[in-house]
Amino acid sequence: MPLPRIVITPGEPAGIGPDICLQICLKPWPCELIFVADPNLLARRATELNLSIDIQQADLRQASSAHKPGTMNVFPIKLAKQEISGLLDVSNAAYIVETLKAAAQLCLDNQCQALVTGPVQKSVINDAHIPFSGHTEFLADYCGSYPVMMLATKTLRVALATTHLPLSNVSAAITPTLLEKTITILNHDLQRQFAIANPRIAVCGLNPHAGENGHLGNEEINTIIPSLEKLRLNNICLTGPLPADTAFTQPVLEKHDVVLAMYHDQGLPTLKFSGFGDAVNITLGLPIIRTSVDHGTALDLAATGKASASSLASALDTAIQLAQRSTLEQTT
Ligand SMILES: NC(=O)c1ccc[n+]([C@@H]2O[C@H](COP(=O)([O-])OP(=O)(O)OC[C@H]3O[C@@H](n4cnc5c(N)ncnc54)[C@H](O)[C@@H]3O)[C@@H](O)[C@H]2O)c1
Ligand SMILES: N[C@H](C(=O)O)[C@H](O)COP(=O)(O)O
Repeated sequence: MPLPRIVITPGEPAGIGPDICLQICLKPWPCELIFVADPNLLARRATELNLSIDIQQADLRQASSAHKPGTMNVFPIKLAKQEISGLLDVSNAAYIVETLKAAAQLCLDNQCQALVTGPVQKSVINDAHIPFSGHTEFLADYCGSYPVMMLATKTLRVALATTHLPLSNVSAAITPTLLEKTITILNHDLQRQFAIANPRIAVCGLNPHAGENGHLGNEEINTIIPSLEKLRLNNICLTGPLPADTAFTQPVLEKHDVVLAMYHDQGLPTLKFSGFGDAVNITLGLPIIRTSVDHGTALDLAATGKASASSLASALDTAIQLAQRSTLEQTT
């Protein structure tokens, strides 16, 4: 099987993305790594961190070869303005978006087999008047598909019905169409990408105690229960709606492959409590493989040498596994 070629975007240039990308280049990997970034930024950060890395221009015409520790292959895109570690600069927002588009395109063109993203600061991109709610939504728009965000540790998977949405908009967003699309993609991609034959999906309610039979909210009775009943007719294995406060207890988790939360902060605090620093963010529903770190830009740690690259390493491990499974599927 050819070695996968994985494209990585370091994300916000003032954050820890460049630091953790440099760190993972020190290790061997069973894939080729291509970084879409400004090579001068990476060279400056390597100097600040006192890391010796040979930064070269990527050559995508050659067959892929295993990553050599201490090297970094870069698909170059120039920053608009030299970064200052730890300090956001709106002038570089368009650069961040350009790196994402170029990296996604390399995957769509089949030149790379998976995309791994470093952290971006959503606010600075919006401050530059570029609407951006997250990589998940951006990549779905770019690829013309519907995304499902799922984060995973070694022991827990949590998917989200709604992603980067103000809390006041969540109830209206939970519609039968949204639940049917989300659950169908979740079921399909857990089968296809994760080789789980019949995924067992625990679905949270929206309200306290899943609405307490309509006494604490009606979204369960009006929308969630009928949607789950309809989806069960397609042989999707669904439990719920479960009260979210006990959906993450051991007896429930051991009977399920994934928990579907209705909104970002219903699902992710538990996931990050269980494994912040080693978890992986995976976008389902895309025509490309995309994984990401579980943390943000940590501006306070940029260029200090204190940023941990463990989540990026987990995201890369997952991307390699998913790319290998996909290649195997295509060749058999
Ligand atoms: N994948 C992504 O692009 C992604 C993910 C989460 C948050 N964000 C964005 O990042 C920005 C900052 O978010 P935040 O402050 O809520 O979260 P954060 O993850 O940047 O920081 C939370 C805390 O964790 C620490 N931390 C984060 N990553 C670390 C690492 N690798 N090693 C050691 N310590 C680490 C930080 O120093 C901070 O104390 C926001 O704009 C947010 O939207 C982006
Ligand atoms: N919701 C993610 C988290 O909390 O880790 C994070 O904001 C990144 O999302 P994107 O991958 O869509 O940028």
